[in-house]
Amino acid sequence: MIMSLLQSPHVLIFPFPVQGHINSMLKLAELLIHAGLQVTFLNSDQIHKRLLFCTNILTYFSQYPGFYFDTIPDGLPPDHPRTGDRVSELFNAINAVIKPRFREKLLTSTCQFHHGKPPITCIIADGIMSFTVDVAKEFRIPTILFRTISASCFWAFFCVPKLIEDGKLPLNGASEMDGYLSNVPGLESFRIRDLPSFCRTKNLSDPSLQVVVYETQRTLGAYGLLLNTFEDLEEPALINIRTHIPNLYTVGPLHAHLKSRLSSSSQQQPSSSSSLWEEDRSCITWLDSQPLRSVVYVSFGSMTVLTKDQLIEFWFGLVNSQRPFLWVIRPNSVNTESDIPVELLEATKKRGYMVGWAPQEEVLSHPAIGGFLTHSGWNSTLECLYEGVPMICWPFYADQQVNSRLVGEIWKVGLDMKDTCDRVIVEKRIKEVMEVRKGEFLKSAQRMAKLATRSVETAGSSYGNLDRLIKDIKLMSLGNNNLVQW
Ligand SMILES: O=c1ccn([C@@H]2O[C@H](COP(=O)(O)OP(=O)(O)O[C@H]3O[C@H](CO)[C@@H](O)[C@H](O)[C@H]3O)[C@@H](O)[C@H]2O)c(=O)[nH]1
Ligand SMILES: C[C@H]1CC[C@@H]2C(C(=O)O)=CO[C@@H](O)[C@@H]21
Repeated sequence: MIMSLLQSPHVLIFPFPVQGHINSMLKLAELLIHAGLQVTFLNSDQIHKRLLFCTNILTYFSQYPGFYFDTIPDGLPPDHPRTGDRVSELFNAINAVIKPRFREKLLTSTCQFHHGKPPITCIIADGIMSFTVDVAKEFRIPTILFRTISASCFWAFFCVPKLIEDGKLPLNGASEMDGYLSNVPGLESFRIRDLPSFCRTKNLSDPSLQVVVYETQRTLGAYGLLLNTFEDLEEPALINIRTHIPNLYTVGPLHAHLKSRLSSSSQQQPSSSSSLWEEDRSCITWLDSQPLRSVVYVSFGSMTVLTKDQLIEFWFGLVNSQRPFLWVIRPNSVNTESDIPVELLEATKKRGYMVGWAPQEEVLSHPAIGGFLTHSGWNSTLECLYEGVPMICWPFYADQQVNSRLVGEIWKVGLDMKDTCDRVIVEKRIKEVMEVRKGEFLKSAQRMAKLATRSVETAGSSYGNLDRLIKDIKLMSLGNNNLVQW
């Protein structure tokens, strides 16, 4: 009643423009619109074009009055690969182009009913773009930062200044990689090797390290922090983060949370895909013909680039393991042309299936899947965990080195194969997960899956935290920003 006399809550959601960030932030957007808030989802031009080409996103979201897409240039040429090895170019473009454009955008979006939309009352921006907090403050709009990585990786970034102070970083030589971080609360079971890849530098002025550490510290200036995780999953990191950032919303796994809320409402339609590549659904038909829990699913996400040697080592390892496999090889994800040995091609015809991009959530929930050889991106980790499927982890970069340690050492739902993809080791690890230690991994994976499911059900922690987030956003629109200190 009071609300209708004042401003109706309208949230601007602004993801960093890459697949792994779009996916979780769009799930969050749908959860908020489903709860009756208005939402504008701000994409880069390039991402938006690709979504329009590969998905039915516009038709799907047209069911929600009050949901809007908006776009902004990211400053890179359309054919830039935006892969992990060139992420610093994306950081630079964001500073040079997105930041000033974002300010212009807010100038109009805060106006009363610009293009028929109500003014923005809250911003949920990607935690790697903390400039949004400063710009929004000029317009007196509270900003919640959503960091799309694990709480453990966020905490590791937060601890980098302490690691430098303690002389653990910079790394002096390879021999230090296996030293434990026993003095860092919350990271006692981690080695230097398990820190985010950006920490593997001898140069503390390395721009990528500087960006991630700076962005993490800047979270302190936001209204709150949102993480795609759940309380039972990363308790040690969450306890430590809360000592610095008390207003923390853990609302994940978001893909499962959305499923849970949609299925308990009248809406039965599954959510829209947000893939930036066309999903090849023929792999589901192929999976239908495979025995129960027999297939190794292989995907290295949207930003990994393999060398020819790595490709061949993985391929031999898979073929020699004698298991059926479904492998996503993203277009342009191998950085040289490769002559593939005939024996690999022959074996793949018999036991393998390859696609350029798969409907991954559906693949992971398929009964034929027995294990996931993954790069340990955070979305892939959560999606797999939720399905109770054991993992073999080969982290490529960024937060993935942390996530694979969680899988192998903390949750014990698979094996961490970081820093090697030698064919003999790949074969051995696959056999361990799919055969030798299958029962053990399956048991712990299914236990974690239950916890994940519980967290997004009515009485679960993530469910409760999302309700609190929605309540806080509604209070903001009443101009009550001081209710939570900001
Ligand atoms: O064939 C495929 C392969 C992947 N996916 C989806 O694409 C997403 C991939 O995300 P993620 O597993 O997180 O990996 P990246 O694409 O590499 O994501 C980036 O963003 C993540 C969130 O910040 C980080 O954890 C990663 O390290 C970073 O590389 C997931 O939702 C998958 O379901 C598909 O739909 N089809
Ligand atoms: C593009 C990558 C560099 C930093 C981002 C990130 C983060 O720390 O938020 C983790 O992995 C990648 O998704 C992002």
